[in-house]
Amino acid sequence: MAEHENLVKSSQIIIKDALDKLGFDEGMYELVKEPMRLLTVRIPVRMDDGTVKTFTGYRAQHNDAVGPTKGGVRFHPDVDEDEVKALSMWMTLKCGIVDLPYGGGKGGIVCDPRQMSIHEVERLSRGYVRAISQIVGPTKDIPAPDVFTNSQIMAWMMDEYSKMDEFNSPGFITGKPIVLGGSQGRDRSTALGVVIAIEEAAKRRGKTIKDSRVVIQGFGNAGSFLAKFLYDAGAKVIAISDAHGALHDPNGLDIDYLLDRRDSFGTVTNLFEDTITNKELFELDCDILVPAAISNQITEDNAYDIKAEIVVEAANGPTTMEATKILTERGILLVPDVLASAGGVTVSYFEWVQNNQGYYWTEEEVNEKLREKLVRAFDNIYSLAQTRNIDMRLAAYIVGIKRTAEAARYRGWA
Ligand SMILES: NC(=O)C1=CN([C@@H]2O[C@H](COP(=O)(O)OP(=O)(O)OC[C@H]3O[C@@H](n4cnc5c(N)ncnc54)[C@H](O)[C@@H]3O)[C@@H](O)[C@H]2O)C=CC1
Ligand SMILES: O=C(O)CCC(=O)C(=O)O
Repeated sequence: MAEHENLVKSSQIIIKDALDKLGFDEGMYELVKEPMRLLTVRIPVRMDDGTVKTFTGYRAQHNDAVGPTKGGVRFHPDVDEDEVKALSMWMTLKCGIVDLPYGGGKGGIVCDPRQMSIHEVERLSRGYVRAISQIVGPTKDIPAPDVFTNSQIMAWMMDEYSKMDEFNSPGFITGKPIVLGGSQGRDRSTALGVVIAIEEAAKRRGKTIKDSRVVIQGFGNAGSFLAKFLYDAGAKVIAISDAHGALHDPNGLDIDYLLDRRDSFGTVTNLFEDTITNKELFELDCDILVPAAISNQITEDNAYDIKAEIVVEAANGPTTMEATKILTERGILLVPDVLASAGGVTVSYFEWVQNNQGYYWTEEEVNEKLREKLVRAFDNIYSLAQTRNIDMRLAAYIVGIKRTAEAARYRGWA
């Protein structure tokens, strides 16, 4: 099986189950089982040494029955067509769960920005926007940051689009720097959403964040802000990791120190000799485990070794379908990605609303609105899982796909 084929296949199985439970027919499943549009582009980039290198990029638009599509752009060597397709399907579910007027989209470029100069990354970012320009735009499909992309890259992409559009178009993309129309709180929003999901999950298990032992895989945008929030709330963050390895201290790591030392790609463990592997990280004795890096990390091979009582997915697709079953049977409360990581797109929506109205909110207003949406979404999904005796992922898919399916039916698409 191609590296990410399982992500699409398992999502299709759960979407089918969710549609059956909602009473939709086979025609609806045929409509939503794949993205409606997938564009593959080849982007020639002049490298600093004068040669031209051609990169492959994708933009998938899952379904725009509800409204324009929305979702991040990932720069990573492992990006492939299946990964982008699955990620766009999950964006539809996230937007449905937190009730945003969007369908799901996602993009990616096969590249390793850690090996490129900043000028090469800028030329690649601008080239990508030119290549996908016909299918994106503030009322069509709105990109945002994801793995190894950040506010600077969003700024270059916005600038390139604005030049082509001949207007200043801040609503083309979200996750921008504040001075270019970015929203207060967007940089921390994915992590804050995960904190809210952890608080709600802990409450259901009679626990609190304070004094909990937490393990986090990934120390980038999602993982590092999350570690900081939890550390400040009195949790013991006993392990964190990046692509090179993991740091573990059963007495709790000094997160402020690690934040000072990490680089812009969320790498810090390379500065230490005493490390463990990402595989060992998942088996550590802890109360709360948060995968916040890449997909396919909790599988049949390690699901029985997980000691945490609560697993909250900040990353997209970190747990396979088989592992979801094992964790649920073992009584572990698993909060799925499409709910736990919806804070980022929620504040991206707030950013787009602020861009459209040209009036900007304070960080307190943004965070309050974010909390309201996520607590409501958690309550809905948790209650559905309890009343129907199903796992949280299936419950989240039922809530997430319902609005797109209803909108598609009204439009006469299925
Ligand atoms: N940035 C956002 O707003 C959102 C991000 N997410 C998801 O959260 C996850 C992390 O994204 P960001 O923090 O934004 O990315 P980032 O690029 O800021 O950080 C990625 C982190 O993952 C680590 N990593 C990369 N490859 C790895 C590997 N093979 N093994 C272990 N660690 C590895 C990196 O070292 C880094 O610490 C992704 O799954 C992303 O899709 C989900 C919702 C929104
Ligand atoms: O902020 C956004 O629009 C999208 C965030 C994203 O890509 C994700 O939730 O996976």
